[in-house]
Amino acid sequence: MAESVISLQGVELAFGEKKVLQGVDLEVKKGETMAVIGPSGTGKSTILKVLIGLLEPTGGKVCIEGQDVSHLTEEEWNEIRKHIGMVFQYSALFDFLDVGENVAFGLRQHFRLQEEEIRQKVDELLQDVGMLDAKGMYPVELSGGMKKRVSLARALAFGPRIVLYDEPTAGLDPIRMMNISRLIRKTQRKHKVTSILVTHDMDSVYEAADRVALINNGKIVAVGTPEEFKYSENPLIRGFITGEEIAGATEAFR
Ligand SMILES: Nc1ncnc2c1ncn2[C@@H]1O[C@H](COP(=O)(O)OP(=O)(O)OP(=O)(O)O)[C@@H](O)[C@H]1O
Repeated sequence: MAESVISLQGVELAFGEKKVLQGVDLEVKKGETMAVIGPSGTGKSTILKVLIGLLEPTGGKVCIEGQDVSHLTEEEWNEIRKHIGMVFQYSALFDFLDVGENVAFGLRQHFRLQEEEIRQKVDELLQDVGMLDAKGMYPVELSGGMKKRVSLARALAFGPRIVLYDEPTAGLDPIRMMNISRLIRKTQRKHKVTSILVTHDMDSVYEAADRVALINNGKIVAVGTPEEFKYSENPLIRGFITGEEIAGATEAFR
């Protein structure tokens, strides 16, 4: 079996009295895209924050590429983060930089490259996400889908081995949603990255994910392939993906 690149074992996280993660177990294999779905407020984004060292677990163990990262210093995290690209829900581009400079930013931070090398690399990344024509535009001039494409190019600029997506299709129309989902799949194949895709969008799960985990009340309650989820009779899974009132599920999701 392929090795786990991301491993969470019994991970707990509390904000004061509020226990958000209550023993999360999740293994993501090398080169795999794992979708994490579940009702709002159940801890999906919190898992991503733990995986980039923005939040420290209050219990359990988190490993990235075999290294225990549960309690690292900021300096140690800075090393780990060099291998992790993050695509945020709200794209988080710098408004004062044009598209090309937004993508170049990460390159300038991580590598000592000649300007010509930066230009070539930026062009290649923008070409990959279909945004080369928009290189000189500013974020304010871009649609939501375009911003997410640029955000992905920027996340890939320093050659991450892991990419974390936090609701990358939120707020887009169905066509743009599908385009971003395809781009996530293309990124996985071309760059051989291991990914976690936090989403509410089942079409994106079917298009881009190899496996999917359902979180509820701070715990992973089911893991399977998108196909298995699609045809599952598990009331928790069906209740979530169809939105139907299914006995046992509605109560559980309350
Ligand atoms: N810094 C914080 N301080 C206190 N509570 C927090 C903090 N960050 C998140 N929470 C709480 O933790 C819970 C989980 O939040 P999280 O953002 O992980 O949920 P989510 O599953 O990603 O939700 P959504 O699907 O709506 O984005 C929520 O109830 C939220 O209010």
